[in-house]
Amino acid sequence: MASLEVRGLVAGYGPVRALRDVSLEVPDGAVVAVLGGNGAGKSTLLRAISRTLGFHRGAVTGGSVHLDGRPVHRLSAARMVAAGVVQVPEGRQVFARMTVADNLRAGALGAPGGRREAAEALARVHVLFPVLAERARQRAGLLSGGEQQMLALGRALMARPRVLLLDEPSLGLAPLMAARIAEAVQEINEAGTSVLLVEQNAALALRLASTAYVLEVGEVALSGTADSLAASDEVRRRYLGVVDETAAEDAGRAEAAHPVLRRWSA
Ligand SMILES: Nc1ncnc2c1ncn2[C@@H]1O[C@H](COP(=O)(O)OP(=O)(O)OP(=O)(O)O)[C@@H](O)[C@H]1O
Repeated sequence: MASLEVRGLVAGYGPVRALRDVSLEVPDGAVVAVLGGNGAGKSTLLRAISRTLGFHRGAVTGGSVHLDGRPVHRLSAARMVAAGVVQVPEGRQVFARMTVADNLRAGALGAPGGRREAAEALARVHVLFPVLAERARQRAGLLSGGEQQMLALGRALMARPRVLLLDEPSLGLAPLMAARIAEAVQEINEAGTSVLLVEQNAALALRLASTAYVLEVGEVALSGTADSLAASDEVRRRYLGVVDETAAEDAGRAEAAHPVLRRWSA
């Protein structure tokens, strides 16, 4: 396991400033969640950490990232993987024309260790996701969305990460499949990998994480333990879809007193 420390990260795309001054910590062995709406900067944050922002025509212009106290913010993307920080990008992005087995093999490229370590990693991936062993010779593009997410996770695990960066692993999945993926993330963490999890599904993220940060327009607006954030009115209203009871009562009273209001919702 490893700890990751992000300090004062500033990043953007040309004139677009996507991260303003973001600091966060992933303690050794923790699952840390980053919540936020569309465009808040969540994917940019992971890309900035994994050093892949350049592939999206973006750049980090300030701040630092330390892995176990060692500065890693000047490494190349490939060296970041070798150092143990591996990202699963949003939208899975498996190699659709390649077989499941070849996708997994590709994940081991650039990882430390030799054949024996890769074989052990593959065995672990197959225990975690037996379907990837059953479908080893099938083209990845033929897998269901949930299975592709398993493959994307499995491919990242082939690099034997110490810190896993997950970008919206539940996106577009049916609730049962999202729950299965969440379970897998928990198992991966329990087996010794720290996790930084970006999610729009705040309920799922707060169940998995010990601490969480809320990003708003490129800045950390709130942070705390997952329990305290799950209990906060603002998070409940904005990210957990819980209706503010007082506001709902007020609306009900207003509707009764001014029936014309009802026409708007008719
Ligand atoms: N490749 C890009 N080129 C230019 N601007 C970009 C690019 N990617 C993201 N942005 C902009 O940077 C800001 C942050 O986007 P980012 O994708 O990091 O947000 P997000 O929180 O991950 O959102 P979502 O949940 O919608 O993926 C937004 O204003 C977005 O429009």
